[in-house]
Amino acid sequence: MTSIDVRDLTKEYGTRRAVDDLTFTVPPGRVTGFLGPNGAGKSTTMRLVLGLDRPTSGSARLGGRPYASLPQPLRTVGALLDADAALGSRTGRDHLRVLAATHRIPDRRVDEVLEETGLTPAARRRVRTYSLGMRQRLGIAAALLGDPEVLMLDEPSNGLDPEGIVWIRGLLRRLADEGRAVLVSSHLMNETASFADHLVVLGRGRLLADTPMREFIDARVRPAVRVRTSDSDALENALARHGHQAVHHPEGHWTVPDARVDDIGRLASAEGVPLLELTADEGTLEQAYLDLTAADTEFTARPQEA
Ligand SMILES: Nc1ncnc2c1ncn2[C@@H]1O[C@H](COP(=O)(O)OP(=O)(O)OP(=O)(O)O)[C@@H](O)[C@H]1O
Repeated sequence: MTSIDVRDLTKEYGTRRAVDDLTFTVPPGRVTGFLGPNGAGKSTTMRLVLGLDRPTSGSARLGGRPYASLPQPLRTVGALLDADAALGSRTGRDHLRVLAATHRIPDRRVDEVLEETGLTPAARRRVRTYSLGMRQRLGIAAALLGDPEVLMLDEPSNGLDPEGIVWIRGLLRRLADEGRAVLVSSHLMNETASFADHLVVLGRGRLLADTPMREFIDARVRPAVRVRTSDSDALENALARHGHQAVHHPEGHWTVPDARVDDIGRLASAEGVPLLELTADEGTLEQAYLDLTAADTEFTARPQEA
């Protein structure tokens, strides 16, 4: 199976280093989320992998080969970089047929990917009449056309309706389960958390993290337990007796840092504290991501003056 291999990759535009000595691998069989603040270098990296730009130094390879030397590129890698890549005057179907013909892909794939992306009813309409979400689906259809072993999608959820977001989640999962290498950039943390197995995070062109998603969160966000009770004094006293410093929130609930649900549940039961809610507060990808990238965000908004 084919992976994406980025080695010591650097790209400079004039004096600006868009990608700075980047090394990572996107292996088959999992969805890798590609994260980073605006301008971190995600799109530039994808363009370098696709041979749309030349690296200043280093390499980006697909199954060991640079894109330019792939015998049948669309059969190796399918990419969505820009939802507006299709000519507005063509129908969605014709756009895909031209692409199939120029890459020696059988015509039947056109109907298959139209079906897969839910575009069959709109296939004979001109692309200029498509909504953003439909153009996005057409871009995904084009990426799938060659039945490629590697998928690289830049913000695929952009413009999709809720049903489309659920669909893309399932699609990404299936593509990885079929053994393909899938790299997906996104700014939507909840979305990424719902489909990614692994994360590659950039900041100002440099690699900030390359880790399984759960490890990424657990290393940065302390686990806590969220509790609600009808007897705050009893809860606070019981927790304090067992060495826990709980934090009370104005909404009425408490959080117990560095604690496990089982322990707090047993403790409350033993001490006779009535509980209305007891849940694990595991930390979100958004919390972990903001913690990591805080220092690396070029365009951070200044806090508002009171
Ligand atoms: N063709 C170009 N010429 C000059 N500078 C460029 C060019 N393409 C990208 N850059 C610069 O390279 C840096 C990385 O941009 P890139 O688009 O790769 O970031 P990104 O992580 O994809 O950002 P976003 O999340 O906003 O899409 C930015 O500073 C950008 O201005």
